[in-house]
Amino acid sequence: MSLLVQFNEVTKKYNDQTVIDKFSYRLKNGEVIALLGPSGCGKTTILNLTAGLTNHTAGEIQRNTDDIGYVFQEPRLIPWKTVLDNVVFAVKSGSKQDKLEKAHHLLAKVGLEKSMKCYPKQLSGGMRQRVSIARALVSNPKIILMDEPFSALDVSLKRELQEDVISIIEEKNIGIVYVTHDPEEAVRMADRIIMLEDKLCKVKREISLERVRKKRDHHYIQKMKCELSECIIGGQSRYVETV
Ligand SMILES: Nc1ncnc2c1ncn2[C@@H]1O[C@H](COP(=O)(O)OP(=O)(O)OP(=O)(O)O)[C@@H](O)[C@H]1O
Repeated sequence: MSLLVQFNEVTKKYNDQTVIDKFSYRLKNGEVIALLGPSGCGKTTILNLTAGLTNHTAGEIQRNTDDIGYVFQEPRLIPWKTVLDNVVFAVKSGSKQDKLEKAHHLLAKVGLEKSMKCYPKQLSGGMRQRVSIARALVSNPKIILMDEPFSALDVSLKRELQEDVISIIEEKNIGIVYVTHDPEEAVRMADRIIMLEDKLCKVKREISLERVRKKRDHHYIQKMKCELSECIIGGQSRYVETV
């Protein structure tokens, strides 16, 4: 597996306020990392630093690709373009026909084949989020950053889309950094979960999960989910490596 991103003791300040203090992590291709932590602890800031959307104040960020897709917390669609055109717009290369085919394929994958001609304002929050996911995936990025991508979806659609995203990840071998507040979602989606303290993005606990077992083993998922929930509630600080 090759290295996509590495943070070495990265610090981020907004004005004089430190929001991230000496945070380190690395992402390889084919790996899904979930960032789990309380509101305001700095998860989105880590994504923005990873994407290069904001500058760090100290430490070192090594980014081996600029080919990055981002699913923002609030979908940022172009209001005057249709759903289809919003996705086509993100395809970087190929003929017009190729671009259309790729966009159709992804929109069908996220269950929006009937809404391709709609404009963003005609969609529900969950539908807009699905367009955003299709748009991030369509350009075949090497890294995808997802900021609570399923928070606006109902439970069954959430589960369906999680499965779709997992199959796309496995097919394309991309690296994903994924922000969520939901322990079960973190367990289902991630190979590695980084749990953060409520301030400064200090790592509270890091867990590696067994991807193969997760596929079939419902008890394993529930066990890991309970462990995570306990850690969130108990506020214990310990490191467990389960692989
Ligand atoms: N552009 C900015 N200017 C000043 N402060 C900011 C800016 N962006 C974020 N912050 C501050 O940085 C801290 C971390 O914010 P961030 O959005 O990264 O947290 P988060 O963990 O993603 O929160 P949530 O789970 O609620 O989305 C917060 O205190 C926030 O107010």
